[in-house]
Amino acid sequence: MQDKALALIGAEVGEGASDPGCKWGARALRERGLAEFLARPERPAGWSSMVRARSAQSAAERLDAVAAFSSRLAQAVTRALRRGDLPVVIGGDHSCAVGTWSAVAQAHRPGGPIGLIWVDAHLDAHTPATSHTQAPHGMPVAALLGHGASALAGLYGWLGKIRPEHLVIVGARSYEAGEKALLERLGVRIMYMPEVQRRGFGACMEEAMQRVRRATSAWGLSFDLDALDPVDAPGTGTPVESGIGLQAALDALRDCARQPGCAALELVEYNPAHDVDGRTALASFALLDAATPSSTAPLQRLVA
Ligand SMILES: NC(=[NH2+])NCCC[C@H](N)C(=O)O
Ligand SMILES: [Mn+2]
Repeated sequence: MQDKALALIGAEVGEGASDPGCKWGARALRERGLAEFLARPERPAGWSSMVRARSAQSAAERLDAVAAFSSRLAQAVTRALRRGDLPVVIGGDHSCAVGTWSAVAQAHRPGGPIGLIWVDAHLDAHTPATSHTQAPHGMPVAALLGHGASALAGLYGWLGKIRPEHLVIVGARSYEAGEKALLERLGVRIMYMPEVQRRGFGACMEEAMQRVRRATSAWGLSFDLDALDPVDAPGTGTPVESGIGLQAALDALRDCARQPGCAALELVEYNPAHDVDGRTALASFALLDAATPSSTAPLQRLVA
């Protein structure tokens, strides 16, 4: 099997977050050599685009900036999909998920709906009516489900890029009542952190993979680094105690991009200003490396 080339796409957006430092997350990982680290002779990896949001101040401006950014990011993702590459979107704050998954849903629409695994400490399912912060990175899940700000939810002129039964959220441990109520009303499967601790992240991810592949044409993974324990990934703007251990995440993500139907990956919320000894950058490298193996085994690579 020929592996798809990895099209790294930098989502330079921090306007969606209360702390905008993650705007420079993709650039920092690029400068550290992420593409070179992931590239294999038989499976190229390279930066195909860097998309930058315009800066914004007030809540209304920030929502506008994120909406304009989303459609430009969606175009970059669409180009990668058309080339037959695997888009790997590197955030940036989590509002970039609106652009990424709207593009994937639009591209796969003729074949059927897409599934999405959302690994995150948060639910990110606010609408402007329920959000206490008005931060757009707390809203992408609602937008993808077709709720809330129409500037985000209505990309490509249709609502409901992800159906509730095709979405699984894993690792949630910090959320507000309004977003939880929306997801529960819609029947979204949420694996809160106590369940992840009880069953193990690996078992949870296996169930999540099965769910997102059921009756869908493709599926993807959106991984927020704040899902990890802050000890392993301190470099995020909204860290939450008692998260997923890095080793467990690496084990569970191994080979994930080679599972049938995997359409795109996304890794978000790396905030270099908060990193400690490059620990979160290293975690990002390791997670992406685990998730995107090439078909050639390491040993074969050595003797080749
Ligand atoms: N993608 C994230 N880190 N989201 C954090 C959201 C935090 C909080 N629930 C809010 O809406 O402001
Ligand atoms: Mn998030």
